[in-house]
Amino acid sequence: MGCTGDKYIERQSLGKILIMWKIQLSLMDKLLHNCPKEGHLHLILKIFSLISCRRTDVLLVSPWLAPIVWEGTFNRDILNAQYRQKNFVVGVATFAVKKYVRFIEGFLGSANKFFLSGHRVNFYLFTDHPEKVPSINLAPEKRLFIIPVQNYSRWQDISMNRMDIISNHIHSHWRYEVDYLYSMDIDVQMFEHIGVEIIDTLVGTISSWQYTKPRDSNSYERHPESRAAIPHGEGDFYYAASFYGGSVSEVYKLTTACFKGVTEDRANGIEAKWHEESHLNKYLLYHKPTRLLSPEYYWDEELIRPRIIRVKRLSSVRKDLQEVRF
Ligand SMILES: CC(=O)N[C@H]1[C@@H](OP(=O)(O)OP(=O)(O)OC[C@H]2O[C@@H](n3ccc(=O)[nH]c3=O)[C@H](O)[C@@H]2O)O[C@H](CO)[C@H](O)[C@@H]1O
Ligand SMILES: [Mn+2]
Repeated sequence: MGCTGDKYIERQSLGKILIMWKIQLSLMDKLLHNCPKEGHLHLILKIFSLISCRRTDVLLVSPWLAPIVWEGTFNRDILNAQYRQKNFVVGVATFAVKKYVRFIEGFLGSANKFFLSGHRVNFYLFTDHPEKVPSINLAPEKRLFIIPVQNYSRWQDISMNRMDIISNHIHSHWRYEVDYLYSMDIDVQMFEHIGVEIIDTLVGTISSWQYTKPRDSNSYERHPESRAAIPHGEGDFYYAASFYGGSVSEVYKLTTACFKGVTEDRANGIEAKWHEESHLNKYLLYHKPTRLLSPEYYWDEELIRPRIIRVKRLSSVRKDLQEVRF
C-alpha cells in the first residue's frame, strides 16, 4: 500500500500502460480516418482525453473504497460544475506565530492564485503579530480574517495547540460560517491548482515520506504509554499534519479528539514522536478518511520527487529549523 506496494504496481503495470496506449492510438487513427470533419475532431479529442484520464501506476482507491486523488484521475470542469451548484464556503485555518510570520506572504499569495480558484474561501490566519501581516490583494471571492493568538515558548506547543484552537473556533464561529474546513501549515507554497477535488467529509494527505521509504519505517508513535500509540503491525497510510480537513463537524471531532490525546499525554509527561501529527494518524487509522490526497498536495522539499508525483501542487518551504523555531 505504501512505497513497496506502489513500486510493485509500477513495474507490473508498465506493460499494461504500453498496450493501452497502443490501443488508444489505433482507435484515434481509425476515428480520424473515418470522420475527418472538424467538429468530429473536437469530439474525438474529448473522448481521447476522457480515456486517458486514468492512472495505472498508482493506487487510486483505499482498501475502504475512499478515492485517492492524483493528477490524471479527475476532470476539474465536471467537478467545478457540480460544486458551483452547492454554493459552499471553505475555511482555511493557518498559524503564523513568532518567526513564522515570514511565511505569510508566500502562503497567501500562492493560495490566492491556486487554492480553490474561483470559489469562496475564508482564510483564518492566527498570529501573535497582526501588525506584521502584509497587505495582499485577494480575489473577490476570497476573504482574510486575522485572529490574534498568544505564543508559546516551545514550538512544539505552538504546533500541537493548533488542534485546540481550531476545535474551539469551530464551536464558537466556524460552524456558522463555513461548510468545509482545512488546516494548513503556513510554511508552504502552492505551485499548481488545488481545486474542489479536495472536498469531502474527512480528508487526509498521504505523507510524501511514504513514497520514498519502505512502509515499515513509517513514523507512527509505537510507545503504548502515549494516547497516540498504534500497536506494531497496525496502520495503513501515514498522513501529514500539514494539510487535512473535511466537513466542519468532522474536523471538530478530529481536532477535539486529537487535543484530548495531547492533553492526556501531557498529564502523563509524554510527548508523542511527531506531536499532533502522531495523534492525527491515530485518529485517521480508526476513523477512516473518506478521501485521500496524494503527496502532490503536500510535497516535502527535502525529498527527491519520484516519477509518480507528476505535479507538485503544494510543497514545504525550506527553512533553517534552528533559526525559525528558536
Ligand atoms: C515531516 C515533519 O517533520 N513533520 C513534523 C514537523 O512539521 P514541520 O516541520 O512542517 O512543522 P512546522 O515547523 O511547520 O510547524 C507546524 C506549523 O505550526 C506553526 N508554527 C510552528 C512553530 C512556530 O514557531 N510558529 C508557528 O506558527 C506554523 O503554522 C507551522 O507551519 O513538525 C510538526 C510540529 O509538531 C509535526 O510534528 C510534524 O509531524
Ligand atoms: Mn511545516
